[in-house]
Amino acid sequence: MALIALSDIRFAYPGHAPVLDGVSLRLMPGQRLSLTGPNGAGKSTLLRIALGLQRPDAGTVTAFGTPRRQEADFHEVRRRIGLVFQDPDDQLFCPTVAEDVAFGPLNLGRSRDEALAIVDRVLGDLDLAHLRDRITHKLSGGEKRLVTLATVLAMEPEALLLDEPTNALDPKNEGRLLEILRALPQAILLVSHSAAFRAALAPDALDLRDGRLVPS
Ligand SMILES: Nc1ncnc2c1ncn2[C@@H]1O[C@H](COP(=O)(O)OP(=O)(O)OP(=O)(O)O)[C@@H](O)[C@H]1O
Repeated sequence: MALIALSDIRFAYPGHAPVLDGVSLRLMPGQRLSLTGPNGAGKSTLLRIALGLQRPDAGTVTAFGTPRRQEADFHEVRRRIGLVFQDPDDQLFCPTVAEDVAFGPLNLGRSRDEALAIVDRVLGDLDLAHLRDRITHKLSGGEKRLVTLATVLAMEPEALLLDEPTNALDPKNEGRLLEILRALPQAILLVSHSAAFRAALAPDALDLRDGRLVPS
């Protein structure tokens, strides 16, 4: 069963030509899939629609076998599928790194102690323990990107949607991120302009062109 399936999705921002004009896509457990396409092609829009952060004009989003239409339908989807946004500032909103990483688990009903144990484990796994008590908005761009991934992994999602995860990372951290992501069991849908990163993490790719997906 697909973790997430988009079927004949159509979407236009009001007053603009369609961004998505009949897009269908399935992400299976354990699958690694890249999404390519020029700037403005609609890749981020597609990820947001998959998690119900925007509603399509037509077409169906099905997650874990159930069609999702209303906001309430997507709560479970966003709990089970993690999206790393293109801009970390859309995702980090707590005063400190530890609070940002604990936010998801606390929201899922974990106790304070359980959430703090998850914070330490996830930050340790990502080699970010030194950032634990830092003020989030004072982190560098690359540090923010890695902390954003930590906030998503803390939710123990079944799939990851990654929107330009290497943005702002130096070559060493890009290599480390690649190692970390390759070792994860989760399905990954990767949006990246880096051909090398795509080839190493998710060589199967679909190209978004003129509102449609074609094998690349
Ligand atoms: N809120 C909005 N209102 C109007 N147009 C928007 C809005 N958000 C995005 N767009 C436009 O929709 C198109 C698709 O944007 P989107 O961010 O999905 O593209 P993308 O493929 O992710 O691009 P990039 O590779 O540059 O990140 C672009 O032309 C963008 O300017």
